[in-house]
Amino acid sequence: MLSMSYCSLPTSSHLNSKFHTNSLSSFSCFFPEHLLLKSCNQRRSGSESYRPYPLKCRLARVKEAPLPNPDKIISEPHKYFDQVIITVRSGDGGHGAVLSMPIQKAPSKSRGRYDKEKEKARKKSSYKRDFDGSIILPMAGHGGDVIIYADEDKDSLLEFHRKSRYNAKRGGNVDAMGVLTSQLHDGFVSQTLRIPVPVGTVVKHKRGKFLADLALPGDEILVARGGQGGISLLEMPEHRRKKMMSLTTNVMRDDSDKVLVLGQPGEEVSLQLILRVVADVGLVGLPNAGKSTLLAAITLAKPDIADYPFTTLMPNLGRLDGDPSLGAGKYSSEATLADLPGLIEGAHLGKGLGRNFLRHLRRTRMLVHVVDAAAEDPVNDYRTVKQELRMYNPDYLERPSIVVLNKIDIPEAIGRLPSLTQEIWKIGSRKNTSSTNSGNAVQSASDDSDHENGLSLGLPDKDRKVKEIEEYPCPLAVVGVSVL
Ligand SMILES: Nc1nc2c(ncn2[C@@H]2O[C@H](COP(=O)(O)OP(=O)(O)OP(=O)(O)O)[C@@H](O)[C@H]2O)c(=O)[nH]1
Repeated sequence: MLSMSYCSLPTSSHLNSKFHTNSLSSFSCFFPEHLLLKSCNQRRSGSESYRPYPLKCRLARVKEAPLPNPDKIISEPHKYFDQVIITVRSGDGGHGAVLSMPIQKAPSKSRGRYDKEKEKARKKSSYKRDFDGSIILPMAGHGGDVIIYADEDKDSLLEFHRKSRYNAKRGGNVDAMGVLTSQLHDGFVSQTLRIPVPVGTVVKHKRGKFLADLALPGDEILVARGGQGGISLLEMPEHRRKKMMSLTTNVMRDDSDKVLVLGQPGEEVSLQLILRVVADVGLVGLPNAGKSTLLAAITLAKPDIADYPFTTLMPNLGRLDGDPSLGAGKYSSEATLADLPGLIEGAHLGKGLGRNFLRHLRRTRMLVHVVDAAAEDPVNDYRTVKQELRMYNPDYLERPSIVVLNKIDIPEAIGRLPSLTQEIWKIGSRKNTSSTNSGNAVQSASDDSDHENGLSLGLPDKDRKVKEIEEYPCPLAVVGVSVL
């Protein structure tokens, strides 16, 4: 590609710095004279005439962007909706107050003794008192705690990418003008900040310490405790202090006691939220295989469906209510299905959208492989997905599975359905097919990181790959369907 620059009469050094390679040519251009004068900063009077001006420009080869290497594993530039770091801060405690006793007015001479004593008794009793008669001084409010809880209405962590900082409010101060009155109230206790997250969210400290797995609706964890509010103290002249201390313990002895009046600061923590969907069944397959369409057809879920790969960027969940007419034991009446974003070869290494979503299979008890029966090589597609699962976590292949050969309404697919079924049926061992690991599904899947490195080292050749996959249980069923 060739490019030329001539707008601001740059010097040759400027041009050299702008372009990447050696010069090829120079040009003569025509400019109105006043433009030349301006550009050369020479002011001359005279009529506006045109004359040729030799303008040295360089044509240069602009560096072209390197061609993408299809074999290179691309790092994941996405902001995943299922993993996020947030910072939360609980509220500081409010401040108490240093109070002094009200100045006693001199008794008016006109009042009788009875009135004075009555007034004194009223004042004395109007302060809040403890059971032992000591005066209770107002407390400042506690700062707001921060709690993270699992909410069924939430289905992604997307909003935390938009807002990643959450602060609870500070506790209220004791609202006082410095004098003890009967009207004083405690500072308000700040409300707990409750942050809803999808069911299935794992909460960890940013540095890695596991805090909670919010696997059930309503599960919650206190992640930051609000600061304690300060207390109030009575300030007394030294000669009256002793007498007053018999009435209340909250008498300020010296200046260092003022620290007690100040509220405690709240805590600030950085947390990692990781969403692992809670689903009984995971729909897996290559992009565009029809997973979302299948989910939409059998449940009330409304996933995005489009004729291009990676329409699904976030696992979609659907609830299968079952068919009670089939009788107990034949068909579980309740199951949650998760449609995972399409896997591609290299997904376990981070290619496509893969690895981050593979973790969503951790909690599933069964896998449904959705295979596009009209694709060029559906059997190979099925193997590719199995291989990716094996590389990420071989336990996934131990789980019971069903293969759905989709799109059999397409003529090429319906013709080869019997042979495809046979071929897929052959992949996998018949031993222990029914002895499902479903109960171990959650426990057996060790930490994601266990499978990110070691297992993927030294990619096996194709033969070995096939052999290894065949050692795992074969599918419980292979069915041909047309979701449309
Ligand atoms: N002819 C036919 N087309 C289908 C069938 N099922 C799905 N499709 C089409 O296949 C395309 C891809 O379907 P999706 O459900 O988005 O595929 P997906 O596997 O969820 O794709 P990703 O989101 O990339 O993982 C859509 O255009 C669907 O209309 C089917 O049974 N027959």
